[in-house]
Amino acid sequence: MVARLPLIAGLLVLVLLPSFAGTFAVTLMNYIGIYALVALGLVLLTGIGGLTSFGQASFVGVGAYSTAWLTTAYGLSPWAGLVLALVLTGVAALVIGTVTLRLGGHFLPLSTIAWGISIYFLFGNMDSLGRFGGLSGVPPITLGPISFATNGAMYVLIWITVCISALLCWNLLRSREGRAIRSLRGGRIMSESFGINTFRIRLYTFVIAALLAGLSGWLYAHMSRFVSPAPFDVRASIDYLFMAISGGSGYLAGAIVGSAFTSVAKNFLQDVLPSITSNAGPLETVIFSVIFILLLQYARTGIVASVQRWLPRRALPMPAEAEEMPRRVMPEPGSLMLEVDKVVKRFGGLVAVNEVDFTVRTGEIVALIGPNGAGKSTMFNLISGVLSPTEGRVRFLGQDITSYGPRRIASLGLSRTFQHVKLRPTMSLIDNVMLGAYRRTSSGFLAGALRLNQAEERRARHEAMRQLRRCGLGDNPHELAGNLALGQQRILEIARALAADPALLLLDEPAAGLRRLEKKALADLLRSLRGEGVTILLVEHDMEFVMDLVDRIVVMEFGSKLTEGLPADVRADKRVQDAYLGGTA
Ligand SMILES: Nc1ncnc2c1ncn2[C@@H]1O[C@H](COP(=O)(O)OP(=O)(O)OP(=O)(O)O)[C@@H](O)[C@H]1O
Repeated sequence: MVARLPLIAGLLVLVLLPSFAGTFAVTLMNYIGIYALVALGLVLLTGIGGLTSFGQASFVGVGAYSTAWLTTAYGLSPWAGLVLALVLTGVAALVIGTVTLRLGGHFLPLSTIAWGISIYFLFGNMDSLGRFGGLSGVPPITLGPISFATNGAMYVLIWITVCISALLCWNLLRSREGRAIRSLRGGRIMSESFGINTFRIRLYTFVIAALLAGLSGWLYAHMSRFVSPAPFDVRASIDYLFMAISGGSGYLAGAIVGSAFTSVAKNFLQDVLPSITSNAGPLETVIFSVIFILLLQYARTGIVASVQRWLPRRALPMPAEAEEMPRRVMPEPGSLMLEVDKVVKRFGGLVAVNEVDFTVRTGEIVALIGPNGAGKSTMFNLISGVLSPTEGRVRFLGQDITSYGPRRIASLGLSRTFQHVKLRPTMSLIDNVMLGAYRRTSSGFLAGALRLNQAEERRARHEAMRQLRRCGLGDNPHELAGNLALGQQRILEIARALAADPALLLLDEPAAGLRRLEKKALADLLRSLRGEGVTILLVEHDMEFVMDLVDRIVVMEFGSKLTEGLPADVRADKRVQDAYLGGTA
C-alpha cells in the first residue's frame, strides 16, 4: 500500500486539480500531458529499449498536420484525422525503422535527425500545409454531444489518454514482448539465443513510440487549433529526450514527471529571465544545459529513480501454481544429437578452430576442455550460430545448421549460457528466467497490452519458478538479478536456459565462481537433467568437477582437437598432462 501512495496521490491530484486550479494551471497541465505521451514512447524506446531517436517531434508534427489538414481542407471529423495521424506516423516509423534498424549502431539516431530536419522543411514549404505560416481554424474534437472546445474539457481528454496509454505500456512491459523489449539492452546475441527476433522487437517499439507521438500531435492540433512547423523541429525532439531522461527514462512515471519538471521549469524561467536580462532566450538554453549536466552527474537515472530509492519496495507474492507447459519429446537415448565435422574458424590470419570434429549423443554429458585460447568459446559460438564456420559443417538433430543464426538454432532445441554472464541485472530473477521461455509462448504486443495473455503468463511464470527452484534460486524470485553474486548469476543463466526446454544445453564455465557445496549441487542438477534425457556440452576449467561428472571429454589445444575419450583415459594421457594439466594430474 505504501509503495502505491505516489500513484494514488498523483491520480487524486489529477482528478481534483481542475476544481481548485486556475485556467493557467489547467493549460499548463494540458501541455504536460501532451508532452508526456511523447516522453512515454521515449521511455519505451530509449530508456528501456536502448534506442535513441531525435525524430519524435517530427512524428508529433505528422500527427498534428494530418488531422489539421484533413479537418480544415476537407471538413472531415477530427476522429478521421486521428486515423490518418496514426496511419501516417505508423507508416513513416515502419519505413525509417525497416531501413535503419537492421544497420544497428548510430544509424537510427542519425537517420531520425535527418528525418526531423527534412520533415520540418517539408511542412514549411508545402502550400497545402500553409508553408511556414501553418494551418489555422482547426476544429475542436467532439464526441456526440460532448465538445472538447475548452481547456477544461481538453484536460479530461488529454489525461484520460495519458492514463490509458501509460496503463497499456505498463501491461506491455509485463508481458512476453515487453520482457523482450527489456532484454534488448543485454545485446542482440543474448536475446536471439532465446528465439527473440530482436529486429522485429526494435521495429515494433519504434513504431509504438511514433504512434504515441502521433497521438500527442493529434491532441495538440485540436487543443491549440493551429499548427505551424516551429514546434516540430529537431530542437523539440531534444526537449522530449530531456523530459524522458530527467524524469527517469527507465520508468513510465518518468515520462510524466519529466515533462512536468521541464514544462514548469521552462515557464518559471520564461517568467523570471526577461526581468534579469534582455537575452532571455539564449540564457534559458544555457540554464537547461547546466541542469542537464547536473542531472547526469547526480541523478543519472532521473527524478523517479531518485525518489523511488526512498520508498519501500512493493512486496510481490510468490507466483501461483499453474498448468504445466508442454515439454518436448527427447530423441532416443544414444542417438546422434550434435555432429561437428572438420570445422575451421579463421579470424583474419588467426586460426581459432582448426579442423575440429567430435560428436555428442543424446543423454550424454560431454566436456570441452583446453588451455586458455584453445578455441573452446569460439567452438560454442560456432555451434550456437553466433559465428559461422569458415569451413566444415555442424549438424544438430539431423539438420545441417552450419548457416543458421542463433534464433533459428534456439528454435530447434539448443539453449546456452555465456562465458561472460549475459543477464538483465535490472530485471527480477523470474523475469530473466521467463525470457528463456519466450519461444514456448506466443502472445503478441496487443495481447500483452490488453492483458489477454494472462493464462499463458501464469503458465510461463510457473515454469520459470520450477526452473528457479530446481537450480536452488526459488526463495526470492522477485530479487533483481544484478543483486546476485557472480556464481549465482551463472546458475540463473542455467535456469533461464532450462526454461526453453532444450534438447541440448551448452554451458560455458558453469561452475566458475561457485563454492564447493554449490558445485556439488550443480553437479547433482546436471546429473538429474541427464536422467531426464537432456544432453549437455560444457566448457569448464575445474577438472575435479569435470572428471566426476561427465561421460566423455574432448580436449582442444591451439584451436585443434588434441584428443577425446573417457575422463580416466584423458586424465592419464601424457599429451593432455603436458598441454593442459601442466603434467600435474
Ligand atoms: N572475434 C574474434 N576475433 C579475433 N580473434 C578472436 C575472436 N574470438 C576469439 N579470438 C581468438 O581465438 C582464439 C581462441 O579464443 P577462445 O575464446 O575461443 O578460446 P578459449 O579456449 O575459449 O579460451 P578461454 O578459456 O580463455 O576463454 C584466441 O586466440 C582468441 O584471441
